[in-house]
Amino acid sequence: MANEDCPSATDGAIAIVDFAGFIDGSQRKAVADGMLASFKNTGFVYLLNYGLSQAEVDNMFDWSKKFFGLPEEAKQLAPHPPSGTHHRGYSAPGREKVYQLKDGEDEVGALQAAHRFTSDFKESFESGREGMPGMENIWLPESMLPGFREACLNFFSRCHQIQLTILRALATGLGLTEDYFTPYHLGPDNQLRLLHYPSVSAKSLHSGEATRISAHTDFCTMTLLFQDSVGGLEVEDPTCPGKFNPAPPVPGAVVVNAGDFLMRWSNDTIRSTVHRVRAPPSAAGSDGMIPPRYSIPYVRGLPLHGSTSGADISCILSSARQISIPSSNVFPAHGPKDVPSAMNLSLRVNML
Ligand SMILES: O=C(O)CCC(=O)C(=O)O
Ligand SMILES: [Fe+2]
Repeated sequence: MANEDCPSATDGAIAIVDFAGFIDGSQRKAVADGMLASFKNTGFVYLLNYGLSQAEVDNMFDWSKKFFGLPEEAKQLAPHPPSGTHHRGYSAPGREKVYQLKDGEDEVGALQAAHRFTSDFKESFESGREGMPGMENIWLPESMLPGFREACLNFFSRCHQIQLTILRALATGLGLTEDYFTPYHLGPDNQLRLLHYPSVSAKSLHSGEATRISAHTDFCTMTLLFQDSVGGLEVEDPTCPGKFNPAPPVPGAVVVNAGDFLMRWSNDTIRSTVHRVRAPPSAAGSDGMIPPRYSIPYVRGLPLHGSTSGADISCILSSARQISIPSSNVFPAHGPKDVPSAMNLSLRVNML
């Protein structure tokens, strides 16, 4: 649908790609091309038949609901550390604030600006692979929610395998050897986030007094995003900055969005698109309340250390702008001037 400010604006529809043909080998190239085209157009794709059954996804949502349904003092037995770099454990509502750095803004300015923003009205629990130095998991005592830890670890490892398959499809679409991305993604720098956005009044979401998650890009290779049926995810229109289109839940599909690393890697041909969570269209009940939303992002980054560290990220697509970034500049708030624009940084600030 065009609008007056952006005559070229689209309805932002995100392609739905049946991934079965890649997994069973019957249509590898066609599926890979379809997925890549969607990453280039919108930065997002819905994948059907991607390798997890609905029962497995529903089971993880059930565990998430059980966890967030515990009393606050119980959840606080697995507290997210104050450090902004140890992304594990439980963060209470209002604790985390997602803020997107503006062009040219340094981290100090961004932190000051972020503190003036409304905190995200959500609670989260983050976990990853066991035994990662500096990123140890923070679990509840097992007796408080028996089976929760095992469920998180199983789901995490299923997502890890699925994401490696998606990266193979991506390499196929880009005309690279199928395992091009694999060695960069065997490391442990990835994260399973359970998110719960409590019920909130439609009025406070519309007025900006409360926000679910504010506009940001993901600082990673890609995210698998499982969402429940409530809705509210919005993606910025590729042709009309500032215009957001709904990315409603599609039964049976996982949402996959490209992150900043993939945008950088592909020399900006794949988009790392700004997205946010607001009130879903016409979801308020007669009491004016928006129902709670649960979502599960599995965030796939790069190992920050080791032989295939982030220092190796250089554009893989031929272009006059092709460069390598020295390791000290891999994760700057904003890179040197000739670095493609993908190195946006979204801050996840933990408020104390
Ligand atoms: O809850 C959602 O659907 C969005 C979560 C998200 O964008 C994120 O955690 O980066
Ligand atoms: Fe995100």
